[in-house]
Amino acid sequence: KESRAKKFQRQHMDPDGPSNNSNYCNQMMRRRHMTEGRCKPVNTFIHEPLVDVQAICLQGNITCKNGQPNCHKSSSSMKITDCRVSSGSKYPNCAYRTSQKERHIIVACEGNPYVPVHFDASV
Ligand SMILES: Nc1ncnc2c1ncn2[C@@H]1O[C@H](C(=O)NS(=O)(=O)C[C@H]2[C@@H](O)[C@H](n3ccc(=O)[nH]c3=O)O[C@@H]2CO)[C@@H](O)[C@H]1O
Repeated sequence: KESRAKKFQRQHMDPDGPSNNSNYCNQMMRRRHMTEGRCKPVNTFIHEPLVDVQAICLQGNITCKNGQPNCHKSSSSMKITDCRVSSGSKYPNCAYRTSQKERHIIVACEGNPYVPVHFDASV
């Protein structure tokens, strides 16, 4: 069974990216298994070293979208790519818009070791 930490990495980590091509999301959403059963509507990939993303959990606590107090915001902005289903997208041919950004990111952390398990938002 995939751990929540591993699931976060599968869904959100891509240190070697971003490739600035408009097909990045179409490829990566399939490759990371987020187009099975349905097209995941929104997904962000983070183009920073895993250790830097794990270090976000050491930042002060902030409230997550779901009201839990275990979210943390990155102290610096990070290179990310937002993938959002495009209007013409029809399962199983999931089609995405690829947007490269630099944003502070907010993740939820859990467990021992206390590591990212959920992507909450970018600001
Ligand atoms: N505080 C917590 N502490 C611990 N766990 C917590 C906590 N909160 C939720 N989980 C858990 O996480 C799991 C999960 O998949 N949550 S999810 O909201 O659907 C993820 C969103 C995100 O993947 C994506 N998104 C969204 C915006 C964006 O900019 N970029 C972007 O990628 O869209 C998804 C839907 O919004 C679920 O098991 C839930 O129980």
